[in-house]
Amino acid sequence: MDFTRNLYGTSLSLLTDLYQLTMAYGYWKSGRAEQQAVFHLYFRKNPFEGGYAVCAGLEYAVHFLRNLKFSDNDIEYLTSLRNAKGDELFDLDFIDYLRNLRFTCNVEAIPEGTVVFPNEPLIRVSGPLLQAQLIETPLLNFLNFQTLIATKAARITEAAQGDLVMEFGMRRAQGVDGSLSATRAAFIGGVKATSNVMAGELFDIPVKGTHAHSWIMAFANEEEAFEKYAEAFPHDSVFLVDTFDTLEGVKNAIKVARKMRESGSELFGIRLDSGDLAYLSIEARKLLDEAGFPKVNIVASNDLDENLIASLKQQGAKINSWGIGTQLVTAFDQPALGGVYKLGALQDEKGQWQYKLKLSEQLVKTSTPGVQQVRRFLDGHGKFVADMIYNEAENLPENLKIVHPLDITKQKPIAAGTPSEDLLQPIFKNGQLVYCLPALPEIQQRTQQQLQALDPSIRRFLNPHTYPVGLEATLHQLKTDLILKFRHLK
Ligand SMILES: Nc1ncnc2c1ncn2[C@@H]1O[C@H](COP(=O)(O)OP(=O)(O)OP(=O)(O)O)[C@@H](O)[C@H]1O
Ligand SMILES: O=P(O)(O)OC[C@H]1O[C@H](OP(=O)(O)OP(=O)(O)O)[C@H](O)[C@@H]1O
Ligand SMILES: O=C(O)c1cccnc1
Repeated sequence: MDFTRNLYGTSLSLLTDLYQLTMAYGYWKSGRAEQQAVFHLYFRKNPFEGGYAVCAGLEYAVHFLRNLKFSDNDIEYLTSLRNAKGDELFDLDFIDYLRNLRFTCNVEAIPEGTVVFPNEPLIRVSGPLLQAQLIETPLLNFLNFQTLIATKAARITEAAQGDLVMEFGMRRAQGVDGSLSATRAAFIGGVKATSNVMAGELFDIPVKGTHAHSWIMAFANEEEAFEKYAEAFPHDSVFLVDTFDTLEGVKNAIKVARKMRESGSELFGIRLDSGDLAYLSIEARKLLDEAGFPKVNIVASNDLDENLIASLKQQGAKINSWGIGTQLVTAFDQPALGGVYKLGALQDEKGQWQYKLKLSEQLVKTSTPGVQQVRRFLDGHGKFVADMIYNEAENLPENLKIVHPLDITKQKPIAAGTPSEDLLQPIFKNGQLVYCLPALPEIQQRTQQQLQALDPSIRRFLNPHTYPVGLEATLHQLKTDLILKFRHLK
């Protein structure tokens, strides 16, 4: 389903920074609009001090690009803009150009749910300079946020070791789409259900939940509150037991669970939302087991993240379901992924690629030239061993070698015949969608398979190993030559 259209009406084409439109105007005015260009979207550092990221957000990008067309309303607004002198900001001829603009670029992208690393192009856009530039900001908006949240979710579900993880974050999320797209990305990362009903409807994600403290407070006592909830939901009740005293709450839950059993239903679970979750879950488990309720689930919530879950597991907590809100949907410890979109090449009048590079004092911020593709090498068991960024516009040498992007002394030869796959897949050809969007559960499954192919030393939270990603040696040389040229050293 095209949820962007469903949510925001017919056009998201103004969802961009003004400077994309002023540059577009400038390119149009100077006759450069149609010059062929290649841009790459990539990030420079794994989020959360981790060893990997999980790519997400492509489906939003696809819907956005498919619908890229300035509507009458968009045109009216752009016509109304004024420059500092009070005149129209854009020529009416340019406004007409925008009115008739149709997306004609080629887009290649790494499928959602793929494990990705710094410097790898997640999306490559090639086509008319004006168009390829115009879409920078929305692409970054979709990919940066959803990749960040999918990665956080992957970490949280890894810590939960197969337990059910539910996303409870809407109330603390950054606005409307900050909750909806976070829920989608959390599902990609491994979360199995959400409390967010609109996300359930839009993305077909299972919806689940318990009840709030106010439910207990609305009745004369806790036991009556549990009873009434069980009457309404005899098969799905999860009682929140910590409103007054957690272990007394568990005892009340057991009383009601006994009555439920007499009338033919079973209590589904209890939820702990405060106090020492390790101690309380162990004690609650004992009480439930002794009373003959070994199957009653114990759900925990309260500002949890992957580190707290790992710690609770280590403490022997008897929690088997996790409700995770704030820390997940806001990516609390790192609220943004610093993905960027950089020009890699421009075609000259003869149709030759001119490679482009942005210099920086910091080598990490110096962009990579070329028409980039990512090749992932695998061992005999399908485990990932190294990724190579290479320039698709030039022939590859026979003997492949990857060079660390920031340290030329770190080099890795790739043995001939090493199994490999190229990660960037065709998405649009000349503006036509050629990619079949996978269903969300398929993307979630892909994430799990990808994570299994990654060495645990790269997945661990504390000081993870660095997965080898390098520039193919001739691309590294091209980049070095350009740096030297721009520094007037060559
Ligand atoms: N055994 C534990 N080990 C480490 N952290 C824990 C443990 N139990 C709970 N926590 C975490 O400690 C933090 C503080 O929890 P605590 O219940 O003491 O305070 P609170 O959130 O202010 O309580 P309340 O919700 O009653 O206001 C929460 O993030 C919680 O998840
Ligand atoms: O803690 P999170 O991971 O964000 O999960 C969502 C939280 O939302 C609810 O709390 P509520 O809004 O009632 O606030 P409170 O429990 O902090 O008082 C629920 O009881 C969780 O604690
Ligand atoms: O269903 C729940 O238990 C829930 C939903 C949202 C936030 N906190 C808890």
